[in-house]
Amino acid sequence: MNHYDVIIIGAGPAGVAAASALADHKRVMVFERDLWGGTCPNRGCDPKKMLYRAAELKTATRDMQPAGVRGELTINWPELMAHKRSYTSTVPGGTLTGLHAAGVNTRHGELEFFNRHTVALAGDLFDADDIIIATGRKPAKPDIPGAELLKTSNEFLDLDQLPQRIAFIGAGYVSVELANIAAAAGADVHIINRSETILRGWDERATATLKQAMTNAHIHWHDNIHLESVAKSESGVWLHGEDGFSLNVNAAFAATGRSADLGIDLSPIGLEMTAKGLPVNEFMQTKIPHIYAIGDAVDKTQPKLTPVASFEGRYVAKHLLGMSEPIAYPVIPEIVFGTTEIARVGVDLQTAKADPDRYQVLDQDVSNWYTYHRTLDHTARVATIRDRQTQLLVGALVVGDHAEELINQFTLLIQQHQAFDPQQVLFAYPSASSDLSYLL
Ligand SMILES: Cc1cc2nc3c(=O)[nH]c(=O)nc-3n(C[C@H](O)[C@H](O)[C@H](O)COP(=O)(O)OP(=O)(O)OC[C@H]3O[C@@H](n4cnc5c(N)ncnc54)[C@H](O)[C@@H]3O)c2cc1C
Ligand SMILES: NC(=O)c1ccc[n+]([C@@H]2O[C@H](COP(=O)([O-])OP(=O)(O)OC[C@H]3O[C@@H](n4cnc5c(N)ncnc54)[C@H](O)[C@@H]3O)[C@@H](O)[C@H]2O)c1
Repeated sequence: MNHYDVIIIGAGPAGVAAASALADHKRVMVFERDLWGGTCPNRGCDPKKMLYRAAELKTATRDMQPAGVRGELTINWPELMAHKRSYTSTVPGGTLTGLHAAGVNTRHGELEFFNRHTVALAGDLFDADDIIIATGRKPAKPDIPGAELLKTSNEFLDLDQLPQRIAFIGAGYVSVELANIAAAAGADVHIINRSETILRGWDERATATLKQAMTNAHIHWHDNIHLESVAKSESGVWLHGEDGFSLNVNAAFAATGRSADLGIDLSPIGLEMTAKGLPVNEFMQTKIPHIYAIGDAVDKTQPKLTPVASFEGRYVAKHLLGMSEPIAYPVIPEIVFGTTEIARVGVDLQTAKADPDRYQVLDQDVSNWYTYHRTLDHTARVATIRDRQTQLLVGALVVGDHAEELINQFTLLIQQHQAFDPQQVLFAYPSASSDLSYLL
């Protein structure tokens, strides 16, 4: 029997953050069954945004045509993929080296629970005082005949060649981000959406702007389509839906959400998952107090994002080292890297508009402002929300170029409860941040 203070299952952003924060104080063992580093740097945020860079240039080039920019920008997929791999190929090794340098022990492979303190891997037993489950989520496929023929974001982000005609099933984050990349790189892209809504829960005007931008980029929408089956075709797959819908594509990708199914039998320890993951209390403990869950594997209301996963990893480390306060999340910014960017943080715009006594909303079409006139971005819009009583910023929504820069500025102001005094701060000019005094 090998004894550790803490066993961590899963080496994604959540597990690695916990391991790094514990390494100096506890004897830690991390188990990973696939790629060290987890989804975000291997098959999620980071590779996606490397491919997105080429798509951004394509959109910018198209936008600037009225300003005399000519010529069709073309993307060589194998070379773009090689660029992506020049980063992702370093991730598993780099993560492992980092863990070892910090003094963390690691094992690779499929483990099983032996009892509430012990896991088994390849015939060896490992026990610990505390266990942290940080197993993330994996792509889910719709429950229809032929679903095994569908690929997922994992395969898309590592395609050697870009198929000519592609379908994405679903209209959430993965679909809108990957469809944009595929269309920019020259594929004929179709989105099969079971409603007319995209990115459910986001501001409808913002998602309508994004949807239009995608249509302008020649992405085809098939709204209100209930897919019934997938079948092999000579050149790829047939997608069949209700009311005689059928579409033949070279490859179809399920982007219908992610499943937190651990792939580990939890019955030996008496834990159960909901459809959204493992329930935890305000200390990230499961119903077995020495077994914690963090990151995407948790059933929670917070968005399942990398900074949230890492925050929870650091929190649990502090809790194990003696801190007794419950977890208190900072405000969580979200961003969609689509054909135009949309980002939000804090109080939701719809909530704010419904409560004018409490919130003051400044919702501006900024597409004719210098910053966006310069780049001919017709989608640009910024809404900020202040608390009427304190006059402090409590929420924001940004559409268009520079959304990632502005949303982080707004996040800082909200988190630090800071009043913004344009008389006292100078921003480099011209820049999106130098518009801040007119946005608040
Ligand atoms: C296409 C895509 C794009 C995304 N883009 C963004 C973005 O732009 N910004 C953002 O913030 N978030 C983004 N995300 C979400 C982000 O990737 C996740 O929120 C984040 O990776 C969660 O971290 P985690 O550590 O909880 O889980 P993961 O990163 O999924 O890591 C879990 C690890 O546990 C391992 N594991 C699972 N089961 C076992 C087991 N039984 N034994 C051992 N190991 C196991 C897995 O192999 C994996 O390595 C994206 C996700 C996807 C799919
Ligand atoms: N920029 C980012 O931060 C980013 C990017 C990508 C992924 N992510 C993370 O990954 C998660 C998963 O993204 P996602 O796009 O796979 O999920 P999602 O929940 O965002 O969207 C799923 C989509 O699939 C549809 N759908 C679900 N089941 C279906 C079915 N059976 N048939 C047809 N359509 C169906 C839904 O209506 C929805 O449109 C996100 O929630 C987020 O946590 C974040």
